[in-house]
Amino acid sequence: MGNEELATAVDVAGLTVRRGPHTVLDGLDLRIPAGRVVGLLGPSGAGKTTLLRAIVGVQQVHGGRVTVLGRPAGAPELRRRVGYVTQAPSIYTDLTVTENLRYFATVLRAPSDDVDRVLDQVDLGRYARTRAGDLSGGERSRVSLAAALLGAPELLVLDEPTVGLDPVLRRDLWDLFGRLRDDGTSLLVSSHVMDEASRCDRLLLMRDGALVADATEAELLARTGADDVEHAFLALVEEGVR
Ligand SMILES: Nc1ncnc2c1ncn2[C@@H]1O[C@H](COP(=O)(O)OP(=O)(O)OP(=O)(O)O)[C@@H](O)[C@H]1O
Repeated sequence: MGNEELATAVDVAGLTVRRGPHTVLDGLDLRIPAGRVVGLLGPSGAGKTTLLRAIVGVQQVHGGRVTVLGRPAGAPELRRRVGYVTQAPSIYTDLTVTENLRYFATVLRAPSDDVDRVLDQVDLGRYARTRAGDLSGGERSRVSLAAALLGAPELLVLDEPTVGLDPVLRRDLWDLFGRLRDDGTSLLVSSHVMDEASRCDRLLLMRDGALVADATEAELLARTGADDVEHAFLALVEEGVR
């Protein structure tokens, strides 16, 4: 799938981020095409969350530029155009699922009938009146995802959305990401599970705060001669240290 002809959702140039004593990202450059599911893959500690935080504008940065949908990351007008789901579900456990979503819809000034639409999208309709605190971890993350879908943002930034989900729910979620992409949404999805690569249109492989590859799965496999992305990643890392 070509990259060049697509509009740009996110442009990162020379991004440097320090967290505590560590320089987590050191002059990172990358471009995320619009209208695609882009997987941000890399081992724990690679800097995925830090990059996502910089893209949604909640990370203090020490150098470089992050442009999102043509605006500087964090610009107030991006609040409704970008949906972000953190690793830990950020919902009110003492409210029902519907109450949570109504609250977030009000904050985002999303239409009130959006609550039913997003509940349906994440297949949580039957839990509409359940207190969020009584849901399983996977169900809570889907409520967080539903909240991010309110107002139909143009870009969805999802930090490890499939962690802790059973294989059926993981498949359903990836199917949903595909449908959102088909409707024109841009998605950036992080994961440390390399086998999720096959569900992405493009892959950004990260290690130690640097980009190891920016390619499609097919390009990666062809370039390295590996059978799967995990082995392709290892081959690229070894190539880099040689
Ligand atoms: N609040 C913080 N203060 C200092 N260092 C931090 C902080 N948060 C993260 N780091 C460091 O930044 C580096 C990158 O962390 P980050 O969370 O971005 O990685 P990640 O790829 O998202 O990992 P994971 O998959 O485990 O979430 C790690 O070395 C981590 O120890």
